[in-house]
Amino acid sequence: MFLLRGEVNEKGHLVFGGCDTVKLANTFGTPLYVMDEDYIRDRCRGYVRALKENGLEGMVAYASKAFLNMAMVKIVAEEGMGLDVVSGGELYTAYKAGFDLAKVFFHGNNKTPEEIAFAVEHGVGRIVIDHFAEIDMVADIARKRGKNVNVLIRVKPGVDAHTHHYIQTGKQDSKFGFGISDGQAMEAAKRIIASEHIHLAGLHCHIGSQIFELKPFGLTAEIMEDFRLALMKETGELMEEINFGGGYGIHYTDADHPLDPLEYIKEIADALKARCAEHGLALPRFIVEPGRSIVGEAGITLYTLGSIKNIPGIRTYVSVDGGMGDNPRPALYQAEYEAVVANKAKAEAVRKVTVAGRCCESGDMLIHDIALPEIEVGDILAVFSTGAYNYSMASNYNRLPVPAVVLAKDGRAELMVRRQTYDDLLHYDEMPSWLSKA
Ligand SMILES: Cc1ncc(COP(=O)(O)O)c(C=O)c1O
Ligand SMILES: N[C@@H](CCCC[NH3+])C(=O)O
Repeated sequence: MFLLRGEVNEKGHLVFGGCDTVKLANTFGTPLYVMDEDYIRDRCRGYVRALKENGLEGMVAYASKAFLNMAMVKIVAEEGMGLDVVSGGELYTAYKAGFDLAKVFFHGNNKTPEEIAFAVEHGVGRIVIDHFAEIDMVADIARKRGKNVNVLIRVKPGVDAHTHHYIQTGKQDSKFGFGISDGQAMEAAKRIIASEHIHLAGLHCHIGSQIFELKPFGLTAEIMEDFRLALMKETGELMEEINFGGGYGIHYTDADHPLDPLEYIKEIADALKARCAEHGLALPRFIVEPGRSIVGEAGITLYTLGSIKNIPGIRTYVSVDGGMGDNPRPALYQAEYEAVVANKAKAEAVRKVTVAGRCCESGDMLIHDIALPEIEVGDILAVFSTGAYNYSMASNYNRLPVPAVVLAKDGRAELMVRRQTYDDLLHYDEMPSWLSKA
């Protein structure tokens, strides 16, 4: 039987983060995201250790787009890590949670002047410059405030990472960053170096997400170091740091074979060290930004099974009380998941069914053809590896409230995000005056 993470207790219930998941469903309701704190901390420590074991000076910055809320910021801070943010909203969450903003990397291919002003005002550690107009925008905002800002340039290394087309980001034809091959990265660097109030501290790249192969990472390290050398020769400036982004794959189904963080970091570090030695240059500060691989397998989603519809000779659809609203990944990327019936976690699988979401979309399918035991209305389905890009990508489509998120640790579970209510949905609605007349 497939059992990704967690154990089964004497009642035959799936246990996750030390908690009986059926009890969690009864206490907090479904759909419910459950995050395992120990797993998150373990992964954070794995990356921090990987840098240390490879003799690298630098930082692990958690990519907050994968999963963020105030409690998550607290965990990242306690683990001594930095934070990658990509919007004013993520930045504001970090700020309100009291995170040291000097450890924040602010990304985005179209940051607004307001977001940049907030970042400059509050001393964000690195703004990652993504396009030419942003250079003047940041310099101008910094000048007006009498501040100096450290920036990185986002570079497209031109590496083809074998992952879903929508989540490849390092190729020449990408909306993110400046190309090396077309000379734009060099041009951007020169403009930044010539600008006042902004200091070019280094380079950034990110080649995509859910990548299993080591080779693209090593190749990227070589390309980035070669560019660092070229930049030094052309401008006389030696970049102090390289941020290699994230992208390390995780286990969704048995078709996925993720590697240990140590292996990814070692691949990048070895390639970088060899190139630096060839160039006779000191190692730059080394930054990575894992997101999915820190929280992905730390999360499960619990659903209650409702409608069971058998179409004779074709298939059985089993509908859950959530779907693409809380997990848009199958609809967006044809992502695949594994699941168990949490209240029958020891039962033998008897037939294949298709798990459908409850949204008014034929494409709202969570899992195709999964083998489940005898099921009935009211059973609890636990879908694995939903910790990354599920809660953070949730929507209110069909006016479905976003589920609660609980944090589980040593058999205790408490809310880290409360469930939205119908009144929350109405909270932003306004009535134009001509409609509100009696
Ligand atoms: C700039 C940057 N850094 C880090 C990440 C995190 O990637 P992942 O969640 O695959 O580790 C992303 C997302 O793909 C990103 O765009
Ligand atoms: N949201 C995507 C990954 C995008 C990563 C951000 N650049 C996913 O769920 O796989």
